[in-house]
Amino acid sequence: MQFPNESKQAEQRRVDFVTQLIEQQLQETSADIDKAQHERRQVELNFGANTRANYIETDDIIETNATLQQQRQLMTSAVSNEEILQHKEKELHALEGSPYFGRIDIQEAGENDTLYIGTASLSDENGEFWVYDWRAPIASIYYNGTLGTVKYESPMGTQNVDLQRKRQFSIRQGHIDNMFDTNETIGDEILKNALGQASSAQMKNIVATIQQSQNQIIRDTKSELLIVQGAAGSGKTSTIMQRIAYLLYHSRQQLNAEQIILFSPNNLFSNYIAEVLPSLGENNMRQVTLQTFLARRLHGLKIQTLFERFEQEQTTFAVSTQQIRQYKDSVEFAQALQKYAQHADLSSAFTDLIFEGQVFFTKKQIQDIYQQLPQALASADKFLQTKNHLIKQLQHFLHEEEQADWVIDAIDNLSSSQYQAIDQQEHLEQYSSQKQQHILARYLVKQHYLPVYDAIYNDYFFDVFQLYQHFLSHLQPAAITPSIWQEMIVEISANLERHYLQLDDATAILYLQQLVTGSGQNQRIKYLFIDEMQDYSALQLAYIQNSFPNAKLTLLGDIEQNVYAHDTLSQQRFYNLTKLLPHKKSTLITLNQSYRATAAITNLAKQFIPSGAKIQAFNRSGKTPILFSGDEQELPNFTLKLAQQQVQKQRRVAIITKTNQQAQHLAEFWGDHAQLLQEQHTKIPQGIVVLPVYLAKGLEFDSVIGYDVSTFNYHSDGDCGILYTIATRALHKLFFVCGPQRATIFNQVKPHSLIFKKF
Ligand SMILES: Nc1ncnc2c1ncn2[C@@H]1O[C@H](COP(=O)(O)OP(=O)(O)OP(=O)(O)O)[C@@H](O)[C@H]1O
Repeated sequence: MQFPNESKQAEQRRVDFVTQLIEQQLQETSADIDKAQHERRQVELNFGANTRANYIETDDIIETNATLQQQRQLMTSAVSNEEILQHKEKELHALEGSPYFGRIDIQEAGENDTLYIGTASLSDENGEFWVYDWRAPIASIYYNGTLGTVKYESPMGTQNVDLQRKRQFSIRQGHIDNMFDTNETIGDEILKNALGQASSAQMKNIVATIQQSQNQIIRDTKSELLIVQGAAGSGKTSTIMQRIAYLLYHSRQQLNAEQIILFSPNNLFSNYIAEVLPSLGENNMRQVTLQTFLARRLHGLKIQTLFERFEQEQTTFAVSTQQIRQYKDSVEFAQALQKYAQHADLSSAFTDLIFEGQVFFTKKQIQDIYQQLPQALASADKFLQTKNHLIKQLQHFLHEEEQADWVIDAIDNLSSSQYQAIDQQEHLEQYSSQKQQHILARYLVKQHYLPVYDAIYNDYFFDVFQLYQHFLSHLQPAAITPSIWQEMIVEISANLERHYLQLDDATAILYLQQLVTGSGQNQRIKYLFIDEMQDYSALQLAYIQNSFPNAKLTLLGDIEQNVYAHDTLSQQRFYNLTKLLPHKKSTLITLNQSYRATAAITNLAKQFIPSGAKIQAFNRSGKTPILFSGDEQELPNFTLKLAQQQVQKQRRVAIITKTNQQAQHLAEFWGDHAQLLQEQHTKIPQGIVVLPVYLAKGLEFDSVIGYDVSTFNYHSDGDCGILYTIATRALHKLFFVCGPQRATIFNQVKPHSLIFKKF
């Protein structure tokens, strides 16, 4: 038995051939796209001409409708043809230069086969496959299997094959840099090589070196709720990007990128990951931050951001505020809100509906409608029925209003352009003059009272803020004294007067509104991803999930990187969150292997957190981290000097502070020598950057300097998570700097895992 292409030369010849094939197909596809675009434009022109058809005769209308229908079908198929070609072009570009990264030689049912695995599949005009897509069922062998008998799932069920060889390639610009055979799942050598490289402005895909436990996450299509708890740098974000690409491939007919939404921690992060899917030949999913999601739904109000809250808590954080915050973050609070919403009596939250300064529907009228509805109805149904009653009453009123004097006057005074505008919609010529008069009256009345329709439609007769306060005033959280709780309620009113809402209240209000009115849900989204889940309160998770009721949910994060929590979030409390999520099939996957940093960095970082012992460092060598301490006055100058030394050897050096205020002060002080990294940045620039830790979440830099890690700055339990997050942003080198008094946590680290120096 002999498999072809044993030698590197033979493999290189194959790469050359495939490269040519890709170039040839790229040219053909580009020509096909031009042709398809031309065809689509022709259809568009015809479509435009046909819509200007004659509507006077009934026969013409029927004919016009039939033609329109036909044109619409032509248009849909032209657009879809163009989209298919564009997708193919993207895939070919993704293969360019590096057409594949793996090869498997298998024996299946007595037959030998050799398959090459790349980011997309490539076949020639004879149907021969030169590259298999990494997402094809058989490609899972490459990621999961060691030599010998292996299983893979295919549409026909579980298949058994004999894996006889696994070969890995590193191909750049059409040239094989490195290739070797391995028996491991994915050999260390190529992975070490990938991880040893310098940082990049944007996240890269990990398709060539996906690890077995990551593969399990990527290929999971069964779980409705998938929770990934992973150590810093364990590849959570990389894995979900691969998972999205996998899902798009797996359900190409039923799923498109528009039906997938990712909640990301901030805009800088959103930009950082924006290249991963295109590099795999796929369109990007939708991305949103919690902040934008809430703000879009609460027009006219300023919502506190996570960052603002964190900054405020650094300066003033009374015990009572802390207790309230902990309670509002808890599962109990979310459950109390859900329970309240189920049986809430909305009567007190109705308000007069005002039109042109006059009451159109009184609060009492609305209450009467509501109260006559059956008690047993669910809140949302009762609300909807109230709305329907109001619409009916409005329609009845409008009907009578058609006879009003002002309407007759208005018809008489219509300008010719107004008349034409109505005519275009209503095609008045076809009717008798009496009927025309009637249509005009109906039209004018409807136009005039359109704002009332809108007001009913948009629930302007219902004051959710009032309902929220009613809900709060009936709660008695055990850990909080009643007077403090009451003060908090009064403060919410004062905030509302100033058009301001705290983050917890904003979410609670929107969730309450959604539950009692049944509005604000998006049924189209099929997959929902939430990255950095530890930053979300129970209520926020429940609200987001309820906003996308048909979505399968993937939550990923790291309980230890709880930068925003003021206490240490217990594992148990965290998993309690899932009780709020009504998914039946849930799976929890834990990733303990950390890939990002050198072993020296990971081995130090893991000592900052209680559950650190479980984390496994990746075996990549590097220098022991150093903590420099010295004169406080000199700290900024020393830090800049250190960064400048580092930047000569490393591309990206980050100075990470605890707060934004600190980062801003330093950036001002250093002027052009360092760049303040802010949320609106689209890429991580090369050179020296300074940024607060919460903006550094999810990002990575060649060298990291944790700024001012003094006892003054880092003293509470929650600060350990912050230090852990800072340390794990580093790929190759890690430093801390502080004044004379370093934080006590550094006194507890193992000997030799951190070098202490004076500056
Ligand atoms: N299988 C892999 N092959 C190559 N590189 C990998 C692999 N898994 C992770 N990495 C690399 O490790 C680094 C960390 O990955 P990623 O950012 O996805 O981790 P994370 O768990 O989301 O981290 P964090 O929680 O710290 O933000 C990245 O540079 C990524 O490319």
